[in-house]
Amino acid sequence: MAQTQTVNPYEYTNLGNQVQINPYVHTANDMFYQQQSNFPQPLQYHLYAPRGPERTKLDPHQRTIHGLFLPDNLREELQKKNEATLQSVPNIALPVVDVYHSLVPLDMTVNKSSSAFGFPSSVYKAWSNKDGKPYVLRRIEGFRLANEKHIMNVQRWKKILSGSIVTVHDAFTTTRFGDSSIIFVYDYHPCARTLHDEHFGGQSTRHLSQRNNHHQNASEAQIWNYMVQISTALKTIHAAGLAARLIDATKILITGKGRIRLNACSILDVLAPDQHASMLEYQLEDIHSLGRLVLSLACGGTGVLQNPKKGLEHVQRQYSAEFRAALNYLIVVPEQGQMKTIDEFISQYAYSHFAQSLDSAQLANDELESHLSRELENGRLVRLLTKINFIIERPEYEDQRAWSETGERYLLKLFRDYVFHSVDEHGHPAVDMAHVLACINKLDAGSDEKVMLVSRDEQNCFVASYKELKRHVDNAFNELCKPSSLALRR
Ligand SMILES: Nc1ncnc2c1ncn2[C@@H]1O[C@H](COP(=O)(O)OP(=O)(O)OP(=O)(O)O)[C@@H](O)[C@H]1O
Repeated sequence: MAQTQTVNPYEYTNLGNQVQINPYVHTANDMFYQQQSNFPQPLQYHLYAPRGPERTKLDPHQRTIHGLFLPDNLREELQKKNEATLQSVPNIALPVVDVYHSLVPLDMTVNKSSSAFGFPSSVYKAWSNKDGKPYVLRRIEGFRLANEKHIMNVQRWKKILSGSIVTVHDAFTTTRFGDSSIIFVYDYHPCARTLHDEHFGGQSTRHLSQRNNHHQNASEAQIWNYMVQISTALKTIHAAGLAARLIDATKILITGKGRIRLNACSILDVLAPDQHASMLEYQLEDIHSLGRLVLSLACGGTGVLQNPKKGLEHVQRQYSAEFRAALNYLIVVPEQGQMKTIDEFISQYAYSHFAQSLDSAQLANDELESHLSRELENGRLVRLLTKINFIIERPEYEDQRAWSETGERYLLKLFRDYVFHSVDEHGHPAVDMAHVLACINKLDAGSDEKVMLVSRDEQNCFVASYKELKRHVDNAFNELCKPSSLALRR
């Protein structure tokens, strides 16, 4: 049997005369076709050392290295999301459907439940070859579309944009799975968990993206936060003349800390349109479904819906009067001729919690913006370093072998040595991030401060200001970017 050679991409130049692999070569297809053959290497979360004991009472001019980058937990969360987005499953026989390929099942349930839609359903992550982005496909298995008109109901959903709703993109029928299925296409939210898995637990290991079995009962503040977001979603949906028709803990996604979104919208409008009820009745049913969800969350499971009276007694004992009044409004069926609306619920019962939610969203936004502005600084430095690396030690430019070693480019090479290859008085490498950042920032700002650059053989010494060095970088980079004079001559 042929042996598979394991190659470390970082050592590919050491392969001598054997297979030459260049992992950095990109083909035009890479954007659309992720590699299916093997799992990606797990990301090395430890690459940045974790925060050590905090040094308190730093002087105003002192900063720790961690202060220059994203906080560890945010970085790790974003990396996990990237990893989940790129995750693929090798040797899995799933078809290409319409423009979607590289399907990865997100729902690993063996016995598929039909309770939500009346048909078993499966959920896949897939890549679109139209725009190269990941999407979620929800396949309703064994469904035959009786009337083409019904699938048009999705068009109205496509126009709905809300932070509390998973955006609907498309719906189409397919026989690519060997049966007649209908596919609904949604935004993909990496590492999303359902509200059911988070708070009712028990089955969370079913899903690829959810490896822990931890779940916890929701607190009153958390339930208010959910109520605010779901009523915001319902307000948008009802204002568009539609109804959610499915407010269920398994169909609400948690996509970030305290952030939830209504999932699987539009499906029942295609599968079961106009079931002898008016839109107003469906909208009223949305309000009652929200009430049932709140009751289940307050009592820690959907079992309470078998005996709501007992559940309400529990709420009476454990929850505030304000909470009980809101739940009462949602759950109690109005008398004949009376109507309830989500707007009325918001203005009469949830108003103060909307203000609170808005405030905490603003605070979270401020925090993210400050992290973003810090990363912007880092992005600026990376761009400058990239430019420098395009220039220094370039083996050849326009037939000139020594281009990068002569003139002002030579100074840039010495500057690179000064920034990265300094040694201390014992000859040990000076690995000092603060020195690197200070130098690159001064270069970017073009400061008048001067720096002494010494040749590697220590025979020559140059003094240049950061301002001059910055000009050298710009000149050399512009030279690289100009249309090739060789090409013009040919
Ligand atoms: N839009 C989405 N983005 C990211 N992940 C999603 C999305 N929709 C669903 N998922 C993932 O797929 C999993 C399965 O979703 P599904 O709606 O089938 O939930 P379920 O709990 O399995 O419900 P059911 O019991 O009806 O099958 C979810 O737990 C979630 O991790």
